[in-house]
Amino acid sequence: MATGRNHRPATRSRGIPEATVARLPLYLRALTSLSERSVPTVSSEELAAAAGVNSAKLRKDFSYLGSYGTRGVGYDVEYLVYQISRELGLTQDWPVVIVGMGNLGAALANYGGFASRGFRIAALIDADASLAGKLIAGLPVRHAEELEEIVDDNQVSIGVITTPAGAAQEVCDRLVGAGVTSILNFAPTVLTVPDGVDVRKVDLSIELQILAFHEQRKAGEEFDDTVTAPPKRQPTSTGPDGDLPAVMPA
Ligand SMILES: NC(=O)c1ccc[n+]([C@@H]2O[C@H](COP(=O)([O-])OP(=O)(O)OC[C@H]3O[C@@H](n4cnc5c(N)ncnc54)[C@H](O)[C@@H]3O)[C@@H](O)[C@H]2O)c1
Repeated sequence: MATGRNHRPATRSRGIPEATVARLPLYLRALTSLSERSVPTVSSEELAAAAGVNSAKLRKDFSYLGSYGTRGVGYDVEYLVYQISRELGLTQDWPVVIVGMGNLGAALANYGGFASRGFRIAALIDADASLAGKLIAGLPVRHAEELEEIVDDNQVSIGVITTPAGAAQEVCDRLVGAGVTSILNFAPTVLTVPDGVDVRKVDLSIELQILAFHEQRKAGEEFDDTVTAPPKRQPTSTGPDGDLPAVMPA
């Protein structure tokens, strides 16, 4: 199987909007589940419901892929799985390194879902010499001194950072210097990278804060239902959009 190093997915060159790219994994997950149940075709409405997306948006997204389905029949599940996988670059092997083998790094290494989606964990790396050689998910932890050599030997283009925030930029610089062009950052810090390097940040606490915001609004709506007068706006607690707080609590 070809490795993904030095390969750019077709999505950019063909101008598929980022929002559509972000929904492709949702469609793929729903389609994979249908495929596992040997469902041959699916309507846009069924697939949209399974992916948690509006069906008009789904049809528009698929039109970027050149996939229009057949009226009265729907979309061919296997073909769409192939088409979306190809678009996302998942028909290739993507060697990945995880740097920082503490609680989170070990949990990610033990997650079986990466390999089945084409992400092969090439190495687990940590700066703590006492961890060197320890087996995690069947792989020996390698010392951080070897980072550049590991990236080069394995043609790694994707690096996952699960170090403390204070070490993340230095780890990022070394990964990029060694040839990594995509970083998935779990450390709570903003990374600076040169042009041509993509960074995605995962922060569960931000997701929780957004949920807390919606919970707060739901509670507010319940309260408003109990009063007869129309709810008054509170200009001091709202932002420029009127109904959103100006500042999210940190
Ligand atoms: N994004 C999220 O939702 C989320 C959730 C949990 C934790 N985190 C973050 O993930 C990171 C890891 O959390 P954890 O609980 O696994 O921490 P941890 O302390 O258990 O593990 C961190 C590991 O990084 C290693 N390390 C430190 N400096 C290094 C370097 N320069 N090179 C290589 N390895 C190095 C340490 O030796 C340690 O093994 C933290 O930054 C934490 O804030 C993020």
